[in-house]
Formats: sequence, C-alpha cells, structure tokens
Amino acid sequence: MNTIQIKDKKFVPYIDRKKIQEAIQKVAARINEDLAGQNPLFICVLNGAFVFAADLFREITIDSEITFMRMKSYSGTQSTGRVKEIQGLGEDITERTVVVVEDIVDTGYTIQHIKEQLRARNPKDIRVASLLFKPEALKCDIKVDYVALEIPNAFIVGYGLDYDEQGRNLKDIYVISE
Ligand SMILES: O=P(O)(O)OC[C@H]1O[C@H](OP(=O)(O)OP(=O)(O)O)[C@H](O)[C@@H]1O
Ligand code: HPA
Repeated sequence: MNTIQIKDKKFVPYIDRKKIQEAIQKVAARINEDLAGQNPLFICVLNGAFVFAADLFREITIDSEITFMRMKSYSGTQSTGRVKEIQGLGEDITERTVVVVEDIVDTGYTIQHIKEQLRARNPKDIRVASLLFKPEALKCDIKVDYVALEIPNAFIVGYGLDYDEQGRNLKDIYVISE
C-alpha cells in the first residue's frame, strides 16, 4: 500500500498530485475573478505554505504581488496552542487587499493570530487562501475564503507539510496510519 516511514510514524498515500493541482486551479480561478483590478498582495506563511504558494501564484493571472512571513505553532503532530512569529511582514499594507496563503487551517490558531496582526495595519481587505482545511479540528471563529480541499481531522504530510520538519518534499499528501 506504499506505506512510508518518517521517523517513528507511518503514513499512507492520501491525496495525489493531480487532485492537488486541479483543486489549486479552481481556487486560483475564483481569486482571479474576485480580486481583478485590486493588485492583491499575497502573503505566504512559511514554512509549510511555500509549495502551495508557488503553484497557486503561477495560476494567478491578474496584477498581484507576493511576500512572505514566518510563523510557528506546531511541535510534532500537535498544535502547541501558541503562535510564535519568526519573521514578520516588512510591507506597508495600508488600504491594500491582502491574501494570506496557508498550507493548512487546522485548529485555526495560526490564521486567527495572523489576521489580528494584519488588521492592526489597516488593510482594505484580508482574504485567506488555504490548500487544506480541517473543519472538525477548528477551535476559532474564523472564515477561510478560498479552500482547495477539505479533509477530516487526521495528521498529514507532504507537499510542504511536515512531520518534525521531514516530508515537506513529498509530491503527494500522505495521512498518518494508526
Ligand atoms: O490551524 P493551526 O492548528 O494553527 O495549524 C496551521 C499551521 O500549522 C502549520 O505551521 P507550523 O507551526 O507547523 O509551522 P511550519 O509551517 O513551519 O510547518 C501550518 O503551516 C499552519 O501555519
Ligand atoms: O496535519 C498536519 N500536518 C502537518 N502540519 C500541520 N500543521 C497543522 N496541521 C498539520
């Protein structure tokens, strides 16, 4: 069944690269339509979102810009519940439309924290685009505007997502096997 081992855990194939790319194209088409003429600033949340952001941004056909910030809240397979800013945002976003690009919204603590930080800088609008969303795991009252794929509450790796920093280079997404 193509089981892979990363450190002490086993994972099995879950979402293949073709399905990922199709889902990204659909999300990009919605963003292209919704945000045309607004020159949105995409904000990629490192580390995990770098693969998704690279693929999403190349599907964006409207005038737009991209930048990066870096946050950390996970340890192993669990959220610590504390969101640490490793690298903040340099750009002035006053009166700009920004699109926060995440690989996953799980408990929602990270995106909630980022939205609070960005709101204080008076943007025109904050949209959130996430490759993956786990509705059953959500612990915050937040809206994810553009979701490529909804998944159940299980730990996954690949396509930028890691287990203990390993597995980000996998082309497909794998789920933990009990
Ligand atoms: O909704 P939440 O429960 O907050 O989880 C989502 C966050 O967790 C991951 O980041 P992580 O802290 O693992 O850092 P990484 O991006 O460097 O892997 C992921 O990239 C999101 O930013
Ligand atoms: O399921 C996950 N896998 C990897 N990183 C994550 N960060 C939040 N949820 C996850």
